[in-house]
Formats: sequence, structure tokens, C-alpha cells
Amino acid sequence: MPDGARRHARAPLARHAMTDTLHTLHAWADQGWLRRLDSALAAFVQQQDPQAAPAVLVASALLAQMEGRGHSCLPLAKLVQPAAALLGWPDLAQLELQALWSSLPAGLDGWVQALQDCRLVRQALTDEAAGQDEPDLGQPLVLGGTRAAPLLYMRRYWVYEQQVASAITERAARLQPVDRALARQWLDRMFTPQPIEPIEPTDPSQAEPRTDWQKIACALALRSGLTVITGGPGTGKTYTAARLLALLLAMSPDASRLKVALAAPTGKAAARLRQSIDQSLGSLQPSLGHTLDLQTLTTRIGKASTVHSLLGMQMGSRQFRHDARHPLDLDLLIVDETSMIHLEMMAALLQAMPPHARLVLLGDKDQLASVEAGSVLGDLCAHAAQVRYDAATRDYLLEATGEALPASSARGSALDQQTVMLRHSRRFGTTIGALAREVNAGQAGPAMQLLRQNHDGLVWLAPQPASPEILLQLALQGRPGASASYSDYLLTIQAGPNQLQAQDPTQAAGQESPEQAHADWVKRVLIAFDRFRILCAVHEGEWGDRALNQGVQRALAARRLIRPEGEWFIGRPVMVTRNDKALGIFNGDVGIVLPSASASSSGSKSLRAYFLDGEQLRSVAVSRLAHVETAFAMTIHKSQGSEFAHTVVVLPEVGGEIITRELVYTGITRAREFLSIVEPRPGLLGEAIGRQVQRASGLEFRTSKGI
Ligand SMILES: Nc1ncnc2c1ncn2[C@@H]1O[C@H](COP(=O)(O)OP(=O)(O)OP(=O)(O)O)[C@@H](O)[C@H]1O
Repeated sequence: MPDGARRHARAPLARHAMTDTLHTLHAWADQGWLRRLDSALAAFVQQQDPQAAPAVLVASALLAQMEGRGHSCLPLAKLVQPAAALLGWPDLAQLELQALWSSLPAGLDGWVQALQDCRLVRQALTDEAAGQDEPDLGQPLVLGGTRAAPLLYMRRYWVYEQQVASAITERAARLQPVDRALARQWLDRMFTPQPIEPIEPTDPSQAEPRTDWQKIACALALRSGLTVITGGPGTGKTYTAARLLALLLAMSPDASRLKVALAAPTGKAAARLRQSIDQSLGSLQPSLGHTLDLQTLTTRIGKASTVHSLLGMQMGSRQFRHDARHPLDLDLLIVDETSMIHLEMMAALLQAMPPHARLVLLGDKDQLASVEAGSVLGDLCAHAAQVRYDAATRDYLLEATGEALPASSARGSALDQQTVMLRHSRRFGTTIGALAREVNAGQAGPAMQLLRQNHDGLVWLAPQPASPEILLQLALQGRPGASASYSDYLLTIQAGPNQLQAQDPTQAAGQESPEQAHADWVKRVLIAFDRFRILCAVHEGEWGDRALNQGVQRALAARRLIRPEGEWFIGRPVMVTRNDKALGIFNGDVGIVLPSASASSSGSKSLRAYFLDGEQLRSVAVSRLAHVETAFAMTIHKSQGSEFAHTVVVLPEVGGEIITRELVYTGITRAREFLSIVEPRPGLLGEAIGRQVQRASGLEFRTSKGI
């Protein structure tokens, strides 16, 4: 039956059933189980299509709820039973769910039918059995996925997902001719042979060289418009990106014209990317001799920017200055910390890439997904661990790198051919690395054992019973074996800019200007601050960042390390919570309030917040900062892209669906040297390690099918 006719023919619905459903959804919003926004979407649907079935109203409200939790869509299969597992509501709510569900469709087909009958839902099931797509009439909801696994979307997320999937597949599939022999020559110079490893740890006679995934990543990036490089901390993602840059320069017919840009979701991550690319290029130069002038290349790259500013953020608009009609002017873009990029931002980035340019996405697929909806990197790397290279890719890699890879039994997509997982961490030969691996593998028992052993003082589980007092102690003096704490930066502040001049007569003789001495002091303060950080899983409660910020501030004031008189005080660490292009500050930037250079010399009270990007200082007068929070403690989400010598991860007392393996892994891997974990309720960490985030999305399905 044609769709219009089917809609026409549907049975008139009992109005009271819909009113009752809406009433229930509003009541759930009153209880705080749903957001007002969620029930409002159901009300909107009913207003626009009074014939919409109760199932459509329920699905709309739950879709809005799911989007608020970071999912791109609502898998209808989850609605066949009362959506208890999906929502994780309290017991009382479960009873209400059961009651409502008794009047809703019992099978998947019933839900699909109800949505197909609603004129606000665009039909876009992708499998043939579902028939042709309907023309786009601008419907606010979209029924996508397949008939066997239907997905309900808000229109805009469906559009973003489609844009991302098609741009990714198209870029990955567009292969460029490569002089394989020349590539091999350069790659052999850039990568030293890998160590021989026993295949079985117990049998050293059966040994073979370790696969050089970094070399493979460079070769793949040479041949296509898209490469995705994933790997845990210290696996050499930026090291590889630097070699890739050098390789492109070496093999480019007109290297002097190559336009390269570096970007990351936060200012701090962007600065770190630039810094570590510079370091890697520096260490590469001796092995290349004078054949390639990396120095010149480095100066031409320009500073790394946030993805927002690269795309040209416009005040009060979702649109960026760069898009498909006004693409970015570049030949190569390297993006770090891609796990933090949400679906909408990835769609904007891909739209703005010029067709000929190469895009290299770096990131850790196992880290927390973006705060906003989507789990783009995780979806793109769904098969990364399995290595699904086809025969053509394996032939290419053998010739260009000398690496022989075994055939894969699974058919790989265009994206799979351009995806590499780096597997050997060079930063974590230590217990922190071992702990991160156990957590990632969901091995709660071995992970807890490592923590309890307090191995070399590197990892440490706070003793029970845990009280917030332990965090104040950590903030004031660290712990045995890990002395870094907030006292370090506060004592540096107290020493003042003139301390070095007093110690060093050459500087006292006037070789360093007061401005320079002030800038050096500010940098020392910011570097010392980054040696220690408290990371919380949640905002609220006594174990949340809000209460801990207040507690730490009081404890430091009691020791006279700070004088918090009023909102702005010397030594207040602040985190920016909103992008402000005019001020040059971005969501997630962390800085410290200090006297300005002129105030330091004149004794006036002018205070500025200082931020450090690599070697570069930025500052903003505190009077201009409207959207900041104190940052003695911050959430694990906000810490992504940063590292601290001593990281303290604080779990709450009550678990729940947001305390997950990805959250714990992300927190742990922020630690460079020492890790302390505070677990108020024994067993909670183990529960978290066993709980994995599954963000609903159709992106993996689309990219694996190339649709
Ligand atoms: N093939 C290699 N040979 C020697 N040193 C390496 C190699 N790969 C990486 N390294 C070194 O290991 C360290 C970690 O590398 P890098 O910073 O590139 O990792 P990463 O994956 O980008 O880490 P993260 O994203 O966690 O900061 C660096 O000091 C780097 O120089």
C-alpha cells in the first residue's frame, strides 16, 4: 500500500489514550525522571499530528532523553520490553514503566508501524526490504537503520550521521597513486627496525619482528584522503604524525607549497600536539641528514588551533565560516584527541575539508566519547583491533613498508583499509600502563590487585573508610611516594617573579627585564600547577568537583597558601566554560589568576587569568571573564587532552550508569607519573570497570556498508 494511503487508512485512535500517555510523560518530567525537553517533544509531536499513536509519543520523549545522554539515535529494539535497562530509573519508576508498557506494542513491528504511520516521521530504512526512501518533507523525526534493527533519529542527527558516513567512506576510498619504492626508502630511514618478540612468551625460539604499526600508518596516509590512527597513551600517535609530515614533504613534488594545519578540540590539546610534533621532528632530523629541511617545515606549519577556531566559529551561530562552499585552504590536516569530537562537529569538519586534502584523525578509541551526542572515533575504529586489510592493501603495505600482514577472514570496508591501531605504549612500561590495560580489558580483579599492591608508589588506592579529608591532604602535601600537590604552585606564586633575579646575580644585573621575569614566573606557576590535579567522576555530592573545589579552597586558605577574599584572588585556578573568540579563550582552557606584570611592579591590584599553550602565554583581565569555574577539582570529562604528573581520580559513593570503564580509563590515563584513586564505597571501581558505554549510533553500520 502506498505510504500516503496507509496513513489515510489507519484506524482513528482513542484520544484519551494519547492524552493519558502525554500526561504520564509530563508526570515523569515532574518527577525528574525525564527532562522537560523530553516530554515537550512528545507534546509537540501530538500537537502537529493529533493522530500519532501513543507509541510515537513515548518514542519521541525517550529519543530526546537518549540524545541528552549522548546517543545519536534510539534503537527501537530497546523499546520492545519496558525501557528499564535503557533508562536506569529507580524502582518506583520501573513500576510506572511497566504500567505504561502494557498499552504499547508488544513487538518491534508494532513500534515500526506506529512510527511509519506518523506524518512527522521520515521513512529512511536503509535495507531493500523497506522499499524506497520517501521524499524529504523536512519531517522532524527520521526512521533509519534497517527493518531488523530500526533506529529513530532527530532529523539533525540523522543528517549529520549521513554526512559523516558518506564523507568518511568517500575520502577513505579515494586512493592516490604512490611511488611505493620511494615510499619504502623514506620509511626505512624514518623507522628503525622493531625489536624481535617471542610469539609465545614461553618459547623464545619462535620469535618474529614486531609489526611496525607506526610505519603502516604513515604508508596508509600517503595513499588516501583519510587515515584514522588510534592508540592508547604513549603509543606514538603524534610521533607517527610527525613522521607522516616529513614523509609527505619528502615525497611531494612541490614541498614548499604544502599547506599543513594542526588542530584539536581544546586549546591545551592543540598546543600539546604542536609541541610534540616539533619535538618528534627535531629528533628525526639527524637520521635524515641534510636531505630534508625539517626546520623550514616546522616554521611553516603555524600554530595548532582548536577545531572551532580552525573552522571559523561565528558568534551566536551554529554555522562556521568554512563549509563545503568555503573550504579550508590546506593540503593536510592532522587532528588530535578526536575522541572528544562530537557528531555535529565532525560533520562540520568533513564538510569544510577541500576534496584533494588529506585528513589524519588521531585519538584513543577507548577514551570517553564526546560530551555532546555521538561516539564518532569509537564508531570509526570499531574494527581497528581486528585489522581487516584486503589483499590490495596488504600488497601495498608489503611494498611500501616491508610489513607482511596475514589475511583477514572478515571483509573490510573502505574505512577499515585506512584505519590503524598502534599497540605498543612507550610511556607506560609502568604499573599505570598495566592498570590501564586491565581496565580497558574489563579485568576488574587484576586491576584491583595492581592498585592494592601500591606498586613502586605509582598507583595507590586510598585506604578505607575514605573521607573527603583524604583529598584535602593530597591537595596539600601529596602522599608518600607522590609528593606533587597544590602546595608546589602556590609556593612558586609566593616566591614571586623576583626570586630568580635574587638568586642569580647576572639577572639581578638587569639582563632580564621585569616583564620577562614576570612572564617566566607565570610559566613556572602554570607548569607547577599542572603537576597535580583532582579529577572527579561527577559534579554533585561530597565527592563531586563542586564540593571538593570549596573544600580544597578552604584547606589552602587555612594554611595561608591563598587568600580568597572575593571572587578573584591570586592563585585561583579557573576553567573556561564557554568559547569566547573575542577574548581568545575556549571551553576547557585552564588558567591561573595572578597579578599582571604592571601590577607586580607597581603594587596595584590588577589581576589577570593566565593560560599557557606550549611555550606561549595568553592572559585576560579577570573583569572580562564571565564564564569560568574554579578548577582545583575538575571532572574527568573536562580533563581529556591533559596530563598531570600526579593525578587523583575520585569516584562518587553511588555508582550508576555514568560511572563506566571508559570514565575510569580516561581518568587513569591522565596520570603521567603517579596515580591515586579514591573509592568511597569498596567495590564501586570494580563495578565501573564492568560497565561499558554503548552509545547508540548508526555510524558504524553505515561506514561498514559504505552507505
Ligand atoms: N617508534 C618510536 N621510537 C622511539 N620513541 C618513540 C617511538 N614512538 C613513540 N616514541 C616516544 O614515545 C613517547 C610517546 O609518544 P607520543 O607522544 O607520540 O604518543 P601519543 O600516542 O601521541 O601519546 P598521547 O596521545 O597519550 O600524548 C614520546 O616520547 C615519543 O618520542
